[in-house]
Amino acid sequence: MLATVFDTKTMEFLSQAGEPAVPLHLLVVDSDPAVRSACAEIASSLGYVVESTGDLSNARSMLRGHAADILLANLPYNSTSGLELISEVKLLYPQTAVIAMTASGSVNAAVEAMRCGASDYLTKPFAMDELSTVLDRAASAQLTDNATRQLREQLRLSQGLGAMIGRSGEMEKLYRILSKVAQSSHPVLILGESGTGKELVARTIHAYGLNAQKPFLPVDCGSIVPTLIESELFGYVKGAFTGANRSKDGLLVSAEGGTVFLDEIGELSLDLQAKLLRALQEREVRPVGATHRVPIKARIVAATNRNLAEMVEKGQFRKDLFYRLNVVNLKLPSLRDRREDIPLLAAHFLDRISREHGRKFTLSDEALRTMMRYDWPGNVRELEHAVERACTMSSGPILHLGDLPTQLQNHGLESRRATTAGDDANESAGPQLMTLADMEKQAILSAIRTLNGDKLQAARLLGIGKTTLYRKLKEYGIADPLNDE
Ligand SMILES: Nc1ncnc2c1ncn2[C@@H]1O[C@H](COP(=O)(O)OP(=O)(O)OP(=O)(O)O)[C@@H](O)[C@H]1O
Repeated sequence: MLATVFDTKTMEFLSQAGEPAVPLHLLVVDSDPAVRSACAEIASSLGYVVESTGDLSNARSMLRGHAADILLANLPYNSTSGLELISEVKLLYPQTAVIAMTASGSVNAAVEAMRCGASDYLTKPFAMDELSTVLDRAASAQLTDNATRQLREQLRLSQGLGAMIGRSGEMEKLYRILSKVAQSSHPVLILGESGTGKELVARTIHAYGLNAQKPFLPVDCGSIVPTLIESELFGYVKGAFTGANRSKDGLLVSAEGGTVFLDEIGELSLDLQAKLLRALQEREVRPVGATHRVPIKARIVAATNRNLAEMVEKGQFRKDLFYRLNVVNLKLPSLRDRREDIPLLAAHFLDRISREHGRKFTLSDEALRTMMRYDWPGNVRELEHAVERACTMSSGPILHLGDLPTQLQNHGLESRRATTAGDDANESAGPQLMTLADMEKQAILSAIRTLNGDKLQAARLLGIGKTTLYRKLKEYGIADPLNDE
């Protein structure tokens, strides 16, 4: 039934936005029973859930009971009561779309109605298809607004961009550049330490790009022998070398406008660098053993954890290729430079592992504290492995310091010793006891602060429901967790 009410575009938009196809509620307010029932009948036949009334105070209480998606309100001649209703509705229920019905010739009333917040108007008498057109227009706008609101809310609640997790300032900056870069076809150079997520960024650029439905083809230049890389990238013809029983397209050709991801580009030999440069300049390749050239459309995204500029200085990397690849460069922050993302990433990996194991895991305060202080030389990959190991080692749902990899345990034990030494020094001031309630309050405050005020994430991190978190905040009298002493 909806398909008859909404155009295909709206329906597509809705299904993309994941909006359930629910009928919209329409309230018709007109003192003329004939107009009321005609409008109600037409709108019902179009798939709306319709209520109607001739009385304004009745209309108000109906709106209080269930705010309508669309209000079709008559503007009585010589009375401002209709306009007052419109203003009131727009104030109390801003999401309700208002259509005003005016008597023939009263252009001023229509203008006034629009000024009060009506989005459209109908001049009486109107034909059935006029009513259907304005309702359709209001419904489309209404559903688009709902979907946009929903998407905005999803983005607000999301933990990052696509599969990338992190809400730190560094990551937000990266997302902004990344979403712009994705829309172009220039080469991109991704720089960052090992495990910072370079391949994930490359995949995200591809996924948000114009050719997302085309292939994403990764090549690890660091682990494949040069002769193999050449035939992988450029392809070969039958008989080019022993075992080449048939011709094969290289990745730069078979990407067909998709993305070829050159990982560890710093490891590419000088000879191959020259060949890649020519391919990028001329947008064509010569397969191994061939005399002809083949056009390419692939986008190149390259990554390295080496200092390419320094390699250029030392003559280890071609300057011209460096400039060609470096049109846009994305420098990924190391994990120790965005520590505030650690709880979010840990929660994300815990979530995944809990789902895979069918058991729920949570980090103990001490384990999380240690993770926050540790320097993570292997960055996100090391964190992911640490969480995986802890889940395997743990005997219960709570992951303790002892479940973490040795280097983290050592780090944690050092911090513990430092704290104990500090406590010993304070011993003369008498033992400092903390009640369980105090500890719980501190854990809640620290989770919310670590996550920059994101209570939903904090609840997940603490392993409690959102409602429980709100109840506890109330119990402890914490109105503003970011500023509570
Ligand atoms: N921001 C992130 N959010 C979620 N997972 C991430 C993030 N960054 C990295 N990862 C995960 O960490 C692991 C390592 O990421 P990736 O392989 O992309 O790093 P890399 O920088 O390409 O590493 P290397 O230089 O060693 O090839 C992957 O499992 C990836 O999914």
